[in-house]
Amino acid sequence: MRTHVVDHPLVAHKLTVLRDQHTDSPTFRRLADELVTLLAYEATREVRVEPDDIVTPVAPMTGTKLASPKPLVVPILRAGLGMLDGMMRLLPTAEVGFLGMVRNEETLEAATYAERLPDDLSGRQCYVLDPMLATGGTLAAAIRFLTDRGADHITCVCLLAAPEGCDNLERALEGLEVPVTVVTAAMDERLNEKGYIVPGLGDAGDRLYGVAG
Ligand SMILES: O=P(O)(O)OC[C@H]1O[C@H](OP(=O)(O)OP(=O)(O)O)[C@H](O)[C@@H]1O
Ligand SMILES: O=c1cc[nH]c(=O)[nH]1
Ligand SMILES: [Mg+2]
Repeated sequence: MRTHVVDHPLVAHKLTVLRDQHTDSPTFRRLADELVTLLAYEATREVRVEPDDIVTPVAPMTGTKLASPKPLVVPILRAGLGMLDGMMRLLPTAEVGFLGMVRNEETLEAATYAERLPDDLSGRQCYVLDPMLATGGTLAAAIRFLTDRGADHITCVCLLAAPEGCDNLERALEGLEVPVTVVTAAMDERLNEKGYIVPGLGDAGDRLYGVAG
């Protein structure tokens, strides 16, 4: 597994405002959207392309276009939904699949409550959107879902990651042949006793959409 922390002053600035406890939901949603578009630029560095013969007003040339099959973008509900528009801005022709996952806040185990993905993902590049890589349990389960169906290239786009979660994820993926990259805006210090990222930003889903029951 490769981890890429995007080091850019605009990312750092927007992330700081996002983290602030006084930032309200509308501002949080807008900043998450803007941050994802910046991260998406880095995350799509290895998107598959093929040659494209075109004619400009001056001369013929061979350019570049996205290869088929198109990439699949997979937001992890709920909080990953707040990253979808920002990602699709850079990959407007991508397809979208959905995974609904929730972490049990007592055991910290991830459970899947919804799934709407193509049955066959053979040869597909997948971009998984989840703002928080905390213990790594949610992303590990999501990646297994996709690779079990044939996905052969996975990039996870996160706003924040914890070192413990990255280690856990790396262990969970041992033996997997498929390349996995995590692109994140920051690697935070640690997890607290409740499995929250420190300093983090709190519960991403609640800050985007309100407190879940
Ligand atoms: O790395 P982990 O320890 O598995 O935790 C990370 C997960 O926790 C949060 O989701 P949550 O379960 O709060 O669901 P929500 O998006 O509906 O709020 C977050 O959005 C991640 O999906
Ligand atoms: O810090 C955390 C950890 C898990 N899920 C969140 O939303 N925030
Ligand atoms: Mg939540």
